[in-house]
Amino acid sequence: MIELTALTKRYGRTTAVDDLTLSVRPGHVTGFLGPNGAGKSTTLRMIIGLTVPTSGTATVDGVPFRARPRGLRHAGALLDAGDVHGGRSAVAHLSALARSNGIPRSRVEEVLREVGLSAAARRRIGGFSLGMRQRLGIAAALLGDPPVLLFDEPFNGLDPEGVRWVRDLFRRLAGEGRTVFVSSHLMSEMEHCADRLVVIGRGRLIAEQSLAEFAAGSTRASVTVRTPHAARLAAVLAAEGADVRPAAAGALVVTGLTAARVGDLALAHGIGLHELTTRTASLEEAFMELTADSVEYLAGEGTR
Ligand SMILES: Nc1ncnc2c1ncn2[C@@H]1O[C@H](COP(=O)(O)OP(=O)(O)OP(=O)(O)O)[C@@H](O)[C@H]1O
Repeated sequence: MIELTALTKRYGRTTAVDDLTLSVRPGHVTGFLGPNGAGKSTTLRMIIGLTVPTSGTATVDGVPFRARPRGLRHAGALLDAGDVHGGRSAVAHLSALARSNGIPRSRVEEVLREVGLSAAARRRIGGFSLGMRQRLGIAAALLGDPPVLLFDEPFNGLDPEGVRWVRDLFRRLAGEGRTVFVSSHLMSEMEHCADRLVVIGRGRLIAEQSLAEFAAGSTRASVTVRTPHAARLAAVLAAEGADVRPAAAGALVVTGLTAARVGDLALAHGIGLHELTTRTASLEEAFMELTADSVEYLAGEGTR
């Protein structure tokens, strides 16, 4: 269990993490979502004791992580896969971590096998691809067989097979009763593996709920309708209180009415339809809508 209480981090005038209070429970994969610069990495670094909070607390199973002498047995983290000594081999890197955390040497071969790096175990890390570095970072997180695991953007650099493997791994770890907290700025990466979500923007908590609650609460359906008499139909639908917007190739996108009602109204006014489709907003769209106010840099900003 990870518990954050009024956790805050300021860098000069920038508040990277702003009064964050939440808990991340065992037995779940919890997605930690937010746009670039939302404060995800800073939060994860405070949980693992690499960054000191300005105020507030972060505990792992009731204790601040830095108070644990053999930390890797309590929490494992993949924070920055590039942050390893390139001249070392994977075995040497993991062996050093095992030694300083009182972890048996036999775990090194075990985790290398688990992440599929056994064949590359004695090669220099400097020659590893980004995907291999991610796998090595995951091996390091798993080394101490900890009950709490943190992963910062673990899908970066992975091919589709790697993405599937990581998702399955996270679900298995949660199934074993561990706390699995995974940051990402893409909902699409999370919707197939997380069952709970924490969403932040500009350092503040925006949502903390199950994926099912998020999906139920924020996906709006719209109806796409196509007719040679778009202007007439638009007027009919607007009179019924619908929001009607023109879309590509002469179509109308209607919200506030069901497809059945749109069809019935068109028939009642003698307007022939060439298309009538219901479309549910994707979770990615819902997430973008939720965090729109906290996006740090908008594409095209300043060019208008
Ligand atoms: N060491 C630092 N010194 C100054 N500002 C920092 C430092 N670390 C982070 N920040 C700022 O704090 C804010 C949050 O950054 P953070 O890296 O935690 O966000 P993030 O959600 O992980 O973003 P990303 O998805 O881009 O990694 C940003 O505005 C960032 O510029």
